[in-house]
Amino acid sequence: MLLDHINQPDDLKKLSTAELEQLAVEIRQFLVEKLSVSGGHLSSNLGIVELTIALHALYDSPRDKFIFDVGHQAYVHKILTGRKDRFDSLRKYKGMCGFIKRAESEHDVWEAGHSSTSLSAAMGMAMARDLNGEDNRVFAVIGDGAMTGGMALEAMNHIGHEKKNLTVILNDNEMSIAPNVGALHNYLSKIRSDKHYRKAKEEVELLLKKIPAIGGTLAKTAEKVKDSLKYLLVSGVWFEELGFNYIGPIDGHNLPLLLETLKQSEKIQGPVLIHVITTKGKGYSPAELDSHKWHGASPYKIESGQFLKAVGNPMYTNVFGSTLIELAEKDKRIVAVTPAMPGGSGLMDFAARFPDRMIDVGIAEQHAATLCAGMASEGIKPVFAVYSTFLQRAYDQVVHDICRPNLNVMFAIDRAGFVGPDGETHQGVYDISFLRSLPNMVLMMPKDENELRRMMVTGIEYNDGPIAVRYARINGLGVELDEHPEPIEIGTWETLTEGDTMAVLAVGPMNQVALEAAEAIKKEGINLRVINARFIKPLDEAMLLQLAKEHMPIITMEEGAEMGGFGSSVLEFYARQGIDGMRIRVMGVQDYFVEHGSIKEQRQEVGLTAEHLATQVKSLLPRKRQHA
Ligand SMILES: Cc1ncc(C[n+]2csc(CCOP(=O)(O)OP(=O)(O)O)c2C)c(N)n1
Ligand SMILES: CC(=O)[C@@H](O)[C@H](O)COP(=O)(O)O
Ligand SMILES: [Mg+2]
Repeated sequence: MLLDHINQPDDLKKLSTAELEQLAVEIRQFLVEKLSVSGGHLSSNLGIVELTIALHALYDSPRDKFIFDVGHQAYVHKILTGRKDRFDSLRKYKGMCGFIKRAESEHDVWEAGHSSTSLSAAMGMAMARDLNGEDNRVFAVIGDGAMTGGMALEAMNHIGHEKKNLTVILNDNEMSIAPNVGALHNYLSKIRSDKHYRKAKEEVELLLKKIPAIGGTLAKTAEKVKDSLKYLLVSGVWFEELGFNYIGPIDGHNLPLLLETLKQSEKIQGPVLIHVITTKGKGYSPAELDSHKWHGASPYKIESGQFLKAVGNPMYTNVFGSTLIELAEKDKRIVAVTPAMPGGSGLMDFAARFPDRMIDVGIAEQHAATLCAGMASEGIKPVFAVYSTFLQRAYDQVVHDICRPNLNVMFAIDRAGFVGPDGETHQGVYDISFLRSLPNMVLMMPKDENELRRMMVTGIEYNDGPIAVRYARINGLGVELDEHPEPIEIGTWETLTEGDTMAVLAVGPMNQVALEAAEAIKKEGINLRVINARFIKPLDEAMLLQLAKEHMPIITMEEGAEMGGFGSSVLEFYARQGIDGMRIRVMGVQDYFVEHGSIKEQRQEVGLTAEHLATQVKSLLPRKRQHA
């Protein structure tokens, strides 16, 4: 196998084009086999095999910079840069990261996980190169989905203006995670699909060349004719108008053509955009047939394409989706908005039931947030369905367009807490900190999936401004679901066990952990009062004052950053009240980025476990009792 002899990119330079094509076959086979065991972002990587080989065969990484947007499609890059032997640990605890990771390799020059950052990074590296007097090449590989992200368009605007030498390779497979959406997508489809459109380009350019060079006003008219004809017929003109030299569309699986096109592009001064057409899932028919399902693949049987365990969204996501349908049947104000995650956010059934009330804006969280604000200002009840980590992209819009004007936007924040294999770029552990400090914001988290339903009713009925319910990327407890869930009074917590030794204020799934600990240490005569702190904001101040009155030691538990989190708000409350002498411990995620692994391993690593809680409890006991 040729792949056995590929340990560094230079090994590619010894291969003929035919051998490179054979290598592509072997890499596809490798990916399908390895990911059948590990799972991972299969379809995106199958679509970018030839492109990644071409880049490493022609250029000198890491001197020449390859920047992969999102980075979920960089497995081929990892195979070619000496990491093929690490794929058994892909996305595993302390194993190889599923995204680009600088600490893993000198060839990983730009880390991501969130989309649409590659063009800005590429421009930064190109400007640095010129300032440093270097002459290396810079390539940004960006998908058609990521190209719909606002940052990408901001960067295009700048790149096209500065005219720096860099190459953008638009990997167009018509898919985001779900089918791509938007006007840019439609434009790319037109370029991609209209044979006449593309054939005309050669004829137009031939014709334009035949117009004799003439002087005077006729020359100016001829130029205008050339430009308007070009505008009408030449593909990629939008990119050209933005200052790019557009090349394409070309077949992104045709290795000789890719090599030739890249070589030709080297002669062009200024920014180049090469538009390659690929198939997401290429080479593995189940993934080609349904690249949405195979975007984030679970382990599977290669022959049948059957996943080894039932796939689908976590239970909380499904309960969110089904409950929203119930509520929308009765409340016509309800509209769901998703930034390119209809599947992951559990909105596919909602979209089927209410096609006009499920809005996928593409990878555009900032636009999604202010779109919701605009709708809410006119009496709609928008439900912004967004992963915690991706909500970070829209922070100013949440502050400036929603909270300040106090608009009735409901946030359904999925993947709140640890997310497992996606790791540090995707952990949903900062939204408590960045939302609770916002005036007018109400923030809640359910202890189980039935309480999620109650919180959704609460959120829809609440009309006094923004309200957010956050829920985890886990399956719930399998509790019975109320057929007619009742709303919850804003700012009220729930006492789950009547202990008198110490109180544990637990957020969301931490209630289950606290109950486990309470059960375990009861036999030692320690009675924990487990309180479901289901409103992160506003706090249940009456409950906090009562605990102070009882001189009850308190431990707070949240699967979120300790810095500025729920526990901090409890400390602040007592300080603001001038109540001293409270004995309080905060348990959350310490001040560092928690890497990939399972959610269980991530909780273990930061100490969000029943065992560690029990230890914390004992450390807070009065000394005489600590050794009893
Ligand atoms: C800011 C942000 N929003 C959403 C996502 C989730 N996400 C990951 S990959 C992806 C689709 C990317 O599509 P594309 O760029 O076309 O890459 P492909 O998988 O098709 O190769 C999305 C929406 C993300 N990573 N970052
Ligand atoms: C790469 C990316 O950002 C998405 O594919 C993300 O991994 C989806 O996460 P879930 O698997 O939790 O839907
Ligand atoms: Mg795509």
